[in-house]
Amino acid sequence: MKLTMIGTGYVGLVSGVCFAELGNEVICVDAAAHKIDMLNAGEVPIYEPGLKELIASNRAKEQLSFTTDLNEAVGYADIIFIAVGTPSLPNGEANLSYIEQAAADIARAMNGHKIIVTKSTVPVGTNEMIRDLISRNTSHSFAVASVPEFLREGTAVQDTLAPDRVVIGTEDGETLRTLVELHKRLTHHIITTDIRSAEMIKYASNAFLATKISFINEIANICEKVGADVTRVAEGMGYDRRIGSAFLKAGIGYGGSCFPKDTEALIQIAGHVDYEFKLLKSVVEVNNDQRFNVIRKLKEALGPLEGRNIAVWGLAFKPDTDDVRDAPAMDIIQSLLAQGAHVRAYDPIAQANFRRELDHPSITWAEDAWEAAQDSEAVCLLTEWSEFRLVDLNELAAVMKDHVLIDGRNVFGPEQVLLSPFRYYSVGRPDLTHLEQRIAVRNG
Ligand SMILES: NC(=O)c1ccc[n+]([C@@H]2O[C@H](COP(=O)([O-])OP(=O)(O)OC[C@H]3O[C@@H](n4cnc5c(N)ncnc54)[C@H](O)[C@@H]3O)[C@@H](O)[C@H]2O)c1
Ligand SMILES: O=c1ccn([C@@H]2O[C@H](COP(=O)(O)OP(=O)(O)O[C@H]3O[C@H](CO)[C@@H](O)[C@H](O)[C@H]3O)[C@@H](O)[C@H]2O)c(=O)[nH]1
Repeated sequence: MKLTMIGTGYVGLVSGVCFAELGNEVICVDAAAHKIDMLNAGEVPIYEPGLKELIASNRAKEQLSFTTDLNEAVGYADIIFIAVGTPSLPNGEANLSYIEQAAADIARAMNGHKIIVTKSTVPVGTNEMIRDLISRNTSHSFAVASVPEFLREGTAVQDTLAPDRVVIGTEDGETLRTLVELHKRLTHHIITTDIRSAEMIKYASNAFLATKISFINEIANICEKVGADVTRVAEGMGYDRRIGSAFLKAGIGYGGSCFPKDTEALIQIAGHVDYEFKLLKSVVEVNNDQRFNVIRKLKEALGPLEGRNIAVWGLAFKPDTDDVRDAPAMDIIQSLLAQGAHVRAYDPIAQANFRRELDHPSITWAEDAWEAAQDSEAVCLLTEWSEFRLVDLNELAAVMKDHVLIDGRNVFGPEQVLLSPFRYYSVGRPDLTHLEQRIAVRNG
């Protein structure tokens, strides 16, 4: 099939490339000329494992091309996907201005019947708004559909080529048949529904996953006080198939471009119909506080942070991405700076993006994890990049001035910590800070 993807961000680029990989002919269009220039030069504007190779092979097969010319792109295809951003407005609602712009642009460029599919995460009712907006601006026939995207950054290619399910919301029978045909090679789990339910499935899924994370983080906070180990608790819970083991990793809370904005947006969607989503409000509140446990633990270990050298390992909101949108590291580093600490920051991939968002004379940007740790009094591990797991803690201690390790992602095990000189703080696990407890753990 001939497809157009509007927006070449994390969703549009990955989806467009994967549809090309399946044998479709795809044009990706973006308003940002620098992104299209990069793509046409064989470079990739985002870091996503496996993507660069797929782009190269599909461009070579002439299945995939990139343009800023929306007229050309819309004229070319029968199916137009909208994959532009829907960031938060200051009040938490989704900002639909990019969606409106894309819809208006599509309407003006239409040259015949089109299927217009929204992949962006949009509040319930948005596809109806898109339909109204387009019908006011074109005389051509068209149908709309909501096909929300569930990929995760860092595993976006595999999530797109082998999704758990595809949700197709449309009220038009012919459109449904075409979209099922397009997606049927990806999964047997194709859920067909009305548009409003499809829009809601996306928000409900993200809100539920966010709830799991805040839930386990609160269990972790209690574990710390009662001397239980949240990793064992999560394991024991996860074997119950009704609960499942996924998304029960305690840590410093969720970040990224989706959970924070989509939970806030769903609270607003509910509010607009006079419903107070109390549970989700608490999920957000718990999450907003969880990241500051890093600061509390640092202060417990070091006292006032003024003048201290603190290494921060990991700036991306999760490993295997360069995305720093709503990364917990942003709030944590700002708090460290506000308290007069010197920050030595390192991330293997996301450092340049982070630095563009937050730079400060008291931040030293390190070339590697060791340079960040050099002469520091504490290391705070905020993103579980695999290279951090390989660090020998005794070698790490040797380059540091003092030996505090705040492990925000439970990367290190007691056996590594016990044989090191670190005062070690993790999330929801027994305190290994004091010697008596260390000996007790070591003895069994
Ligand atoms: N990032 C994810 O992991 C993810 C996963 C599932 C769903 N989503 C949802 O998908 C949508 C896109 O997210 P993203 O992370 O890919 O966003 P993004 O910010 O990375 O990319 C959006 C792109 O759209 C382009 N754009 C905006 N308006 C345009 C227009 N009128 N014409 C052409 N291009 C235009 C921008 O220049 C940008 O390159 C959002 O609604 C998001 O909530 C994101
Ligand atoms: O057990 C867990 C799992 C995740 N996280 C954190 O949760 C955030 C989000 O992680 P993840 O869901 O893996 O990444 P995203 O790329 O944000 O993907 C989410 O958001 C996307 C955008 O809507 C959806 O498409 C995906 O299905 C949904 O998983 C990150 O900060 C993780 O560190 C935890 O703290 N504990």
